[in-house]
Amino acid sequence: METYIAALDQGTTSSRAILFNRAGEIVSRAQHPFRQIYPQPGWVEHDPLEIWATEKRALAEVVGAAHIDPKRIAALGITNQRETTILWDRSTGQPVCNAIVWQCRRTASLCDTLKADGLGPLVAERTGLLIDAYFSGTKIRWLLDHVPGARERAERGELCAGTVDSWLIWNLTGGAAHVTDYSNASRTMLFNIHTLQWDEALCRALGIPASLLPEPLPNCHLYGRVAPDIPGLEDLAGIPICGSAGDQPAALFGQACFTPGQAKNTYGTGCFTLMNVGGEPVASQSGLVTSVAWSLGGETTYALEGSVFNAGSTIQWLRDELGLISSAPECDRLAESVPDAGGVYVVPAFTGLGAPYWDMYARGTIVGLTRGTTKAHIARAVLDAIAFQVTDLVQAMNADAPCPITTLRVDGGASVSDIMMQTQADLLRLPVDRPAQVETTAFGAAALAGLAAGVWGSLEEVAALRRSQHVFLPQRPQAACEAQYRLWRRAVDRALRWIENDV
Ligand SMILES: Nc1ncnc2c1ncn2[C@@H]1O[C@H](COP(=O)(O)OP(=O)(O)O)[C@@H](O)[C@H]1O
Ligand SMILES: O=P(O)(O)OC[C@H](O)CO
Repeated sequence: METYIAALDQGTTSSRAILFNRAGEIVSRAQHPFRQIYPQPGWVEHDPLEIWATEKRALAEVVGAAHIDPKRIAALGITNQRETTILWDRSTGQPVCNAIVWQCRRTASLCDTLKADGLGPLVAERTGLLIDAYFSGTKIRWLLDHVPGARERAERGELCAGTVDSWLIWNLTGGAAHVTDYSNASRTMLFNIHTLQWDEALCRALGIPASLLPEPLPNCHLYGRVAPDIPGLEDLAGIPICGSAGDQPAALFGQACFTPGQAKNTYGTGCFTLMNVGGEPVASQSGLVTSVAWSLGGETTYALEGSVFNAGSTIQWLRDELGLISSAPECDRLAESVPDAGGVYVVPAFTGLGAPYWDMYARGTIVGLTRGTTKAHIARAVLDAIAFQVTDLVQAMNADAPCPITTLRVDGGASVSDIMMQTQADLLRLPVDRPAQVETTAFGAAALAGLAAGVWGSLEEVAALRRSQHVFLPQRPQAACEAQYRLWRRAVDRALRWIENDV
C-alpha cells in the first residue's frame, strides 16, 4: 500500500503544503499567499495568525485533494522562511504582535551599536554569522524593548520566542512542543554552531532570557505529533512531525547536495546559494556565512551560504508597484522581446544588500537609462540583476571554499525562467542544472521526515529520486559577459550607503 509524506513549506510570500509519495512525486499541493505588511520604509511584517491559518488550510486541502486515507501519511516535515521572528504568549498561544520578517531593517542601528561594541568577532566565531538586521537575535531584542510589557512577561517565563518552524510546530502540537531545529537556530545569531546549543554570552550580550528560546534539536527528530483537536486537521491527529529545516538547507537537502562541494541556488523572494562544506564550519573571508545545514544520526553538516535579499520580489515589484507587467511569466516574455537590457542596470537593494556587500543602508537604483529605454529593457535588467547577484555569491563562494563550484543546481519559483537561467549559465561559465521537480524545498523537508519515519532508508535512496529537467550551458561569449558584469559592479557602487542613518 502507498505511503505518503506531507511537507509544509512556509515561504515569505505564501504558505504551501505538498503531499509526496515514496517515489518523491507530488500527489497534491495547495498554496495560499498572505499579506506582506510594510509599516514603514524598510520594515516588513507578517501576521503570525495568518501564517498559521494559511498553512493549516493548505495542509487540510492537500490531504482532501489526494483522496487518501490520512492514516497512510507516515510523517510530516516542516520547512520555512528563516530568521522571521515571532513572540507569543505561552498560555494563550496568541502572538504579542506581528512577526518581524527576515527582510526587515528596523534593527539596523542596534546592529551598528553591537558592531561598535566589538561583538562582531564573537558572533563570527560562535555562530558563523556576521552582525546584520537579517538575523533573528536583534529582532527578538527589538520586540522585548518595544512591545509594552514584553520584557517583564519574558522574564516571568510567560512568552515564547521562535522562528516560523517553532511557531508551526507549537501550533500543530497544540502547544506541546516549543522547539526548533539546528538549521533554523543557526540563523538567530544566538546559537553556537560548534556546541549546537544557545550561546549564553551572546544571549547575555543581546539581553535575551534563555527561557524565551525554543529547545534546539536535530533535523530528523520526533518533535511531536499533530494534536487531536485542531479544527480542520482532526483527521491528521497523531501524525509524527519528524523532519524540519529552514527552507534553504531543506532545498540543499532536496537537491541531494550530500557531497561536500555540491551547491544549489534557490530563486525565490530572495536568492540563496548554499554549498555543502562537510562536517566542519568554514570561516568565510568573502562576506559569506556558515550555518548548520542539517544534523542527522549524530553527524552535523555545515553549509557556506550567500544570501541576496531581493530577487523574485523584484519581479513582483514590477507587477505590483510599477504595474509594468501583469504576471511573473510576462516578465520573461517582455525580456525576451529585446536582445539585451540596452545598458540598463537595476540594483534591487530595496531592503539593503546582503552577501557579499552587507550594506543595511544601500537602496535600490536603476542606472543607464536613455530616451530609448523601454519597459522591456527594464524587465530584462531585472532578470539580469537576479543573475548578477547570484554571480556575486558564487564568486565569493569560490574564493572561500576548498574547491570551486562545478555545477549550480537551481530551484525556487523564479528558476522556471529559461531566459534568466541561460543568463546565469553565461555569467557563471558553469552548467546550471534545473531539476524536473523544482519543489526541492518541500521535498527536502519531506525527505528529512521520511528518513526519520523509515520511508526512505538512506541518503542514497533520496538522491536517486532527483532528475534533471534541463542543464543550461554557457552560450554567450565570455568577454561580453565579463564586460556586463563589470558594469553591474559599477551600478552596485551607486546603490551602496544610499541612506546614512537608521531607517
Ligand atoms: N515565470 C516566472 N519567471 C520569473 N519569476 C517568477 C516566475 N514565476 C514566479 N516567479 C517569481 O518567483 C517568486 C516566488 O518564488 P517562491 O519560491 O514561491 O518564493 P518564496 O518561497 O520566497 O515565497 C516570486 O517572487 C515570483 O516573482
Ligand atoms: O521564503 P524564501 O524562499 O524567499 O526564503 C527566505 C529565507 O529563508 C530567508 O533567509
